Amino acid sequence: MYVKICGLSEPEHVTAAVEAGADAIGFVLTESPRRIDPERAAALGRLVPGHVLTVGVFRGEDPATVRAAALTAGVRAVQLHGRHPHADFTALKDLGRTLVRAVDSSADLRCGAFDEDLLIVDAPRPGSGLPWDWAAVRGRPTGRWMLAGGLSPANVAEAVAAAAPWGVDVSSGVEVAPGVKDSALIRSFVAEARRAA
Ligand SMILES: O=C(O)c1ccccc1N[C@@H]1O[C@H](COP(=O)(O)O)[C@@H](O)[C@H]1O
Repeated sequence: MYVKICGLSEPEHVTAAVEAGADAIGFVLTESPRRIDPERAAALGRLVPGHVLTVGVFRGEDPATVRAAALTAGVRAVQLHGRHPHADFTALKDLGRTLVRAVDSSADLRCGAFDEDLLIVDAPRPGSGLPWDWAAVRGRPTGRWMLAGGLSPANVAEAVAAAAPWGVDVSSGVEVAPGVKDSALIRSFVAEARRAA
């Protein structure tokens, strides 16, 4: 089970996620309580070993803005949330980063349909922390796809059993307040996700 921990902003939480065995770490570079600037993401990214994917998270920005922020942040992947057109992914292909398309369950759920490398199927309101009907997507996405939206250490096993994803992605569920991560919750989430696989 591939595990991504998103919305990190403090060195201790980056280190906790890496040491817990997360496969990917997300830095939110768009409007959010978890937003950090690309320079801070670059500093945090220097704490991350090469086998862990660093992901810059965007929503609605144009490709030129995404490109500039991703280069400053030094992230190895770019995650576009919401209904970005196929052309946005095409425009970012030459960046040489892993492209991640994050959508709700009403979108095209074929990983690769927009030339992306990874797909995330999220709740209708990304970053809200609200669980949704995970079972409704079971069998619909194809390829390498992660389930997101309202996951936590307490429910990730149930979510994995319901939707049978390739990976899981969490933000709010490892926080003690909006935007405030907790190292123990991060460790617990990674352990529970791995146990569920
Ligand atoms: O985390 C945010 O604040 C955020 C803001 C804008 C776009 C995406 C965002 N996060 C993504 O939301 C899901 C996790 O949601 P949850 O908080 O665990 O319910 C994940 O894909 C994050 O990358």
